[in-house]
This record gives sequence, structure tokens and C-alpha cells, in this order.
Amino acid sequence: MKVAPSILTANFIRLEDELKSIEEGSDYIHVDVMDGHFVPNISFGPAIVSQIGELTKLPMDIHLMVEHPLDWIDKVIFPTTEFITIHAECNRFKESIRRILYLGKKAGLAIKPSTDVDFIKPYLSQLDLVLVMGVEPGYGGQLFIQNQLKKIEELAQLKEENGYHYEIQVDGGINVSTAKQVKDAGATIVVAGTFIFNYEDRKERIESLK
Ligand SMILES: O=C(CO)[C@@H](O)[C@H](O)COP(=O)(O)O
Repeated sequence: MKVAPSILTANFIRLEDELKSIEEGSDYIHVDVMDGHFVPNISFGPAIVSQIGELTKLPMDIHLMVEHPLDWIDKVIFPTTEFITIHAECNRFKESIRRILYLGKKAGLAIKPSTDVDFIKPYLSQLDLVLVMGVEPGYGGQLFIQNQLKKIEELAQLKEENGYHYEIQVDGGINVSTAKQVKDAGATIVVAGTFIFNYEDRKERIESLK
């Protein structure tokens, strides 16, 4: 299981130390950009994403929770940007996937808890990552919605049957118990915020998820 700590829950006053504290054992840093429209919350914009990229050697896994991703994608292309994930529920998501791939980055597509896998089936062959939200996007610290496990199983089956290459990422409500459940269902990357950043021993927390 790959682990991507979500920087949303970190203490931004001590950003550099927070980033250093999760480097060992992590595979990516998950960076949530929120515009206050697609989700009710506002996080930070491209200037902070750029600084995060400079402060850690971890590749950035950028999750755009924004209504108009085409206005944002070009602004979050940095040397360490690995994935850019946009939502299937946002505006012009098909063009957005094309734009991410055109710019040479890996493309992810996220689905909210109420969106079915059927809706994104036609695009799966192009994707490097599918993100199944375990909670309603917008805030850390929520409980994992159990019926999302079926979607992970469905995505794992479609991947196997068709030889697709996407990672199956799960974000929201991840702890040791839900990480085991999503792994058994077929997830390959977990994103965790409060489970890692609300505790002193981050290395131990990351290892427990792996
Ligand atoms: O995208 C989001 C929330 O919308 C997440 O990345 C959260 O930051 C995860 O937080 P926890 O549920 O792990 O506390």
C-alpha cells in the first residue's frame, strides 16, 4: 500500500518541519486545492503548492477540488508535480484530463461518494489514477462512508479485466482499520490527514498504514 499524507491537516505555521516529519515512509504528498465553490472550504492556491514542492522531495499528488479545473491546471505544473486529479463532477472534466496529459503529467479523476463508477467508465483507459472519495470532499476528520468499498472493488475488477494501469486511491476517513478494508477491496494508495498529522510519531503512523 502506498501512502500519501494529506497536507491539509498540517500546521502551516511550521510547514517545513511538518513536511520533513512525514517524508520517511511516504510515497507522495497529497495537496488539496479548494476553491470555495466546488467545495465550501478554501485551502490554498498555486503559490503555496509551489512552496510545498520546494520544501519536500516527495512527489506531489495534487487534488483539485475546484469548479473550473482548466483555470488551475497550468498553474500547478511544477517539477515535482506527479499526479493532477480533477473531479468527474466539475466543469469540462474531459478537456481537463486531456490538458493534464498534454502537459506531461499523470491524470487522475476523482468521484464524490454519490457518483457511480459507471459515470467514469468511458475514460478509465486514459487515467493514471482514480480517486474514490471516502467522505464528502471539503474537510478532514470525517468518518469513512462504508458503501464506497463496492466502488473500489468495481474499479479493481475493471482494471484487471481490461488491463488498465490506473492507481486506485482512497481519500477521507483513512485509519488502520479502513486502510485494511480499502486494501482488501483493491486500493493501491491511501490518503490520510488527521490519522497522521494529529499524532507525534508520524513515521509509526505511516508504517501502520503500509
Ligand atoms: O480531500 C480531503 C478532504 O476533502 C482529504 O484529503 C482530507 O484532508 C483527508 O483528511 P482525513 O479524512 O484523513 O482526516
